[in-house]
Parts: sequence; structure tokens; C-alpha cells
Amino acid sequence: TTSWLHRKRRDKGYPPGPQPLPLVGCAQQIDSVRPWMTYTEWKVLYGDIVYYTALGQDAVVLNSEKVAEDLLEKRSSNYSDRMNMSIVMEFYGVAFDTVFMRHNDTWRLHRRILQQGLRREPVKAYRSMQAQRALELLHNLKDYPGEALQHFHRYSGSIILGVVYDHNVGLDKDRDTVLETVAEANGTGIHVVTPGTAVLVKAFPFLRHIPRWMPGGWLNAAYCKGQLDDMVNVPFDELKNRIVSGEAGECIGIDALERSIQAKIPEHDVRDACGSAFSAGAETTASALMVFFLAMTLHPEVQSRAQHEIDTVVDADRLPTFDDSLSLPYIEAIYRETLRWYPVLPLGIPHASERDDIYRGHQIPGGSVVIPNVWAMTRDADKYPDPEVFNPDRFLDGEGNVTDDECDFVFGFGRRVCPGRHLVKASLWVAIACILAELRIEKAKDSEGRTIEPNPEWICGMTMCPKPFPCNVFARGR
Ligand code: HEM
Repeated sequence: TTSWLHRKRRDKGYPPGPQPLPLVGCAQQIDSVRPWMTYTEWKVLYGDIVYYTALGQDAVVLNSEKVAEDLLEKRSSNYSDRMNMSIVMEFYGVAFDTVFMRHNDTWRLHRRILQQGLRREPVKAYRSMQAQRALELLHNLKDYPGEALQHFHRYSGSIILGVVYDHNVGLDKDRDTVLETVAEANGTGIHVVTPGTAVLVKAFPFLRHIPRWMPGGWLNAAYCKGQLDDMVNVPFDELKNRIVSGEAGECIGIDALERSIQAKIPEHDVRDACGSAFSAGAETTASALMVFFLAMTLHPEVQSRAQHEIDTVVDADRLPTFDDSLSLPYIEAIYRETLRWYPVLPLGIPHASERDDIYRGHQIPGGSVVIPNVWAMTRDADKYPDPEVFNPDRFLDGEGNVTDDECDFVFGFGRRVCPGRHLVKASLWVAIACILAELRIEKAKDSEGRTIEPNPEWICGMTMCPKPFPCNVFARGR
């Protein structure tokens, strides 16, 4: 059977790739926790573009920036779709989400709504709010260093709620029911919305009825849908109430609602696009800060150099702001190296092709999942020598200025590129700069004063995030 399949594949002229097994295809050959590792091994075996099939789904892995740009950017009219996940979308309440929408008119509308408010210029309006949240973050890290991941979630979640709904999460760890509702629902959703689950539930639709209390209960569709419905409705309804009472300030939601009335856009599209910002942006931003935190714990020498740079440029009586960024090249380099060292979306968000295509003489069937292997791009040793090493210097030239490489590929490609990237940059940059200005992060010590070496472990799903690890945080006292 295998040789028959092999011949069939060769006849079709697909890109090189692993031998499929009957029925399951290549599913069992792929690391189920870190599929990007398998794909990166395939890069060595088969090259920059690899074809495989799993459970009847054609898939193409793009293992270099060049190939990803050639297809996802230069041929974006064919490669801007997403995989057909209609079962998950419908039953699990994911249909609202811009991220997983097919390449259609509703998606275009969502993109316009989000992009209007998230362009480079308009996001500057939120810098003072971001700075205020960074200050809260510093307090929380100092008081409860062991809960860094929760603090980063609160930081990223409260910025998005502010930018999208003008919802002001109380400072100083106050409980906030809107943030709690949205964050919990998002946690449930993230679990379910992976390509793996989509394929599984498509193949075995009864899995969506598994009761919550049984093993596999996280696959229960009704529960997930209830949560995700709350996630889009609760903050949006609150915004509408505040509009009525005249209390709502500038935010993407208000702008979009005003425009939607003139342009006759249905209100639920505004609501859904707004909800998508949280689902796409909260976890990713928090994970990136956790990567930064790990890098700083492991590299005291990087911290010292960054602190020296800040102390030279920023007076001790104030915190760095995003306006200082051009005078702080090493901080910029740390930001870029954080994105590269452990990209929080190691496979980006896979695209799909709409029609058959030919690239470098290979057939790419329409309806393929097209996976940009961002992990492999970060491990390209020609561009990033010793790629496993956290080394901000790779983004500086001989004179200490930042290079042209902004590591943009971690934000995706073509028409689907992350619309939140300008906002994220400011959120991450200001958090990184303020943490380095005010705090010293060190490896924890055991009761006998011996250093505990962190042994990085990762939470892997669609995103990748370091598991909490022991460390100490001190105020530097500038
Ligand atoms: C470190 C933080 C972030 C990273 C690394 C990141 C990265 C990405 C990537 C790789 C994609 C897929 C692009 C593609 O399909 O080629 C994406 C899509 C998206 N991102 Fe982000 N993102 C981050 C934060 C945010 C934030 C804060 C927001 C919103 C405020 C946001 C909103 C979105 C949306 C709505 C999409 C879907 C775009 C579409 O499918 O058309 N992201 N992001």
C-alpha cells in the first residue's frame, strides 16, 4: 500500500515529505506537543517546503521566510484562507473569531474594524494608559514575584479591555468581574481551538457531547460556547451601557459603533471583531512577557547592560516611556530577541489555500492547510548564528544601532498579518523597559543559600509559554 501511495503522490508532483501510513497519513509521525520540532526536522530531510497528509487533510509546511513570503504575501489572493473548522466554529462558539474566519466578506469587515483603531498612529493614544498599567505591573511583581504569569495576564488583558472597550480594570489587584469573565472564557476557548482538535472533532463529531466531568470533558461544546458567548457579550454590553449614560471614553469599540451606523454594518460584527482582539492578544502578550522574564533570570549580564543603558538615558526620577525607545537600542534589541528566542506562536496561525497552485515545480492542492514554521525561521543559523542562545546583540550593528531586522515574521504574513502588532510592541516594550529600570530579577536560592537553576519547561498548545519557575525580584532603587 505504501509504495502505491508513494507513487500516487509522486505522480501528483506534491512537494517532498514523509511517507504517509494508510488511513492516518502522517499524523503519528508528528510530535503532538511540539509539532514545530517535527516540521523543523523535516526541513533538514525534505527542504523549505514539505507536503504531508494527516487524517485526510493536505498540509504544506513552509520552513523558511522566503517561501512563506513567496506564497502567503506575494500570492495572498490564494493563501489567505483558514482551514475549514466549521464544526468547531459552530458548536464551540468560535464563529465570532476573526482569527479563524474563512477568507470572506465578514472577515474583510472585521479586519477593517480592527485595523482602523490598531494602526500605528491611533494606537499612540493609549500609551499613557499602557504606562499606568506598567506601573501596576511593577508593584505586583515586587509584591508577588512568584505570580509573574498572572501579573502578565492582568497586564495584557487590562490593556486590551481599555483599548477596545474603554473598560478600566481597577488598579492594585482589585478584582474585576469583566476581566475575570473574559479571561476565563478565553482560557477555555484556547484549549479547544487548535487545528488538532478541529481535525479530531471533525473525524469524531460525538466527542463534542462528552460530559464535562468525564476525561476529555474539555471537549464539551455547549460549555465552551456558553463561555465564549459571555466573552464577546459581557464587555460589549457594558460599553453600550456606558455609551447610553455618556461615560464612555475613546476606544476602538466606540469608533467602530459610530462608523457602523453610518456604514450600515451590523452591530454583531462590531461586537465580534472586538471580542477577537482579546482572544488573539491577551494570551500571546502575556506569554511573550514570560519569555522575557525567563531570559532575564537566566542572563544577569544582559540585565546589567540594559540597566546601564537606561540609567544613562532616563533620569532616575521617572520611568522610561515609549518615547525613549529610539535612545535605548539595547532595550529594543532585547524586545526583538524575546520575540525570536521563543516565539509565542511557533507555527503562526496556519493559513489555507483556496485553489490548486504550482510553486517551484510542485503542486499545492487547493484546500491545503499552509503552515508557516515560525520556529524554523527563528532557528535559521545563517541569519541567527547559535540560534538557541538568547543574544540581543544579533539585532545591533557594529555601531550599536538596531539593524533592519524587526523579526516581523513572528506576526504572520500577508493579508492575515497580526493587526495588533503596533499595540503589542508598545505594550511589550514599555513593560520590558520599566521592569529593567526598576527591578532586578535573580535566580531563586534554596534554604541553604544555593542558587536554584531554572529548568525551563513549556506550556505548549497553539501558543508556547514558559511554565512558572522560581526566581527572586528586588527593587533596584535607582
Ligand atoms: C506577542 C503578541 C502577539 C503575537 C506574537 C501575535 C501574532 C499573531 C500572528 C502570528 C497572527 C496570525 C497571522 C497570520 O495568519 O499570518 C495573528 C493574528 C491576529 N492577531 Fe496577533 N499577535 C499578538 C498580539 C495581538 C494583539 C494584542 C491583538 C489585538 C489587540 C492581536 C490581534 C490579532 C488578530 C485579530 C488576528 C487575526 C488576523 C486575521 O486572521 O486576519 N494580536 N497575531
